[in-house]
Amino acid sequence: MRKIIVGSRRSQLAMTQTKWVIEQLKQAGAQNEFEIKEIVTKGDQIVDVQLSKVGGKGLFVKEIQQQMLDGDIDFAVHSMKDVPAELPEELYISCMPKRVDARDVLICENGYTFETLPKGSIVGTSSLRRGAQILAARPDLEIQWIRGNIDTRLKKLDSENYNAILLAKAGLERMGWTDRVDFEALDPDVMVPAVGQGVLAIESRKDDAEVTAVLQLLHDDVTAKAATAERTFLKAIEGSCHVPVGGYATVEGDEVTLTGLIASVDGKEVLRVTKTSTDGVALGQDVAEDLLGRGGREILASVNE
Ligand SMILES: NCc1[nH]cc(CCC(=O)O)c1CC(=O)O
Repeated sequence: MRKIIVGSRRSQLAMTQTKWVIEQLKQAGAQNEFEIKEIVTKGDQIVDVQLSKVGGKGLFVKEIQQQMLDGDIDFAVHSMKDVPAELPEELYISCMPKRVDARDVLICENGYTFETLPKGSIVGTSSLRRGAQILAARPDLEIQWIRGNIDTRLKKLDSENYNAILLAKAGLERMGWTDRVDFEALDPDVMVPAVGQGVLAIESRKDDAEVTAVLQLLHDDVTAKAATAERTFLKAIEGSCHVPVGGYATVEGDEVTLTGLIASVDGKEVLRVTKTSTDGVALGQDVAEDLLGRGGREILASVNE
């Protein structure tokens, strides 16, 4: 039985996710031996700069993809949110396990909530999407950039002058920290999640039939349907992390409902569209075109200047 080499970033979240996937594969009946190979990516080495200014999402993924192309690793577990729209020709997302909660959470000091946070409170986030939507709902708050992994951000809430921070619930859940902090999950109507948030994307080589078969044990079609609609939307608006963009799809029966959002960085302009279709790809394109036609193109152009 072949030993499968799994590439993982060294961050606590990445390692936890990778170990979780291996455990789930074993429980689902995979007989293979698995070995984790740690990879330090450029994105992990940069800690003090706003991520969107230094190359964005691709930073976490490129070196891992190269090792996969070279045959040094067989698959890798990514947060779907960090996976760029285009993958190398030889690779694909062969497995998406069942999605966890896609919502963003607000963690406030002193028992405050999103409603009761005093005027002028400082909210830490490194996401333009989160910042814009917070300002749209609460223009009296102040956004300050915060970087570092989840643990670092939680510590900064205590040690620095942030009054609240925003995180993905999925990250907290996967780390097993939902009991450690008081958080408030924000309704997707108030805070449209990032495309792919809460979804794990397992990437592998297209020509590796054995690994593909093993990974199928963990694949969830409903998750894939939602993620496909969201990612089609993102690709169609050519969204990057330089612009506040959100996309969130839910699936009921064979119908997918997708909400897309484009906003200005200051939250003064927020465009949001929700549509339903049985064809997730057509839906992603439709929502994107609709938003672009209704002023989204102008917002993107002004943000990209
Ligand atoms: N931006 C970093 C990142 N990438 C994936 C997650 C965890 C959530 C997920 O899997 O979608 C996080 C942390 C966060 O945004 O709070």
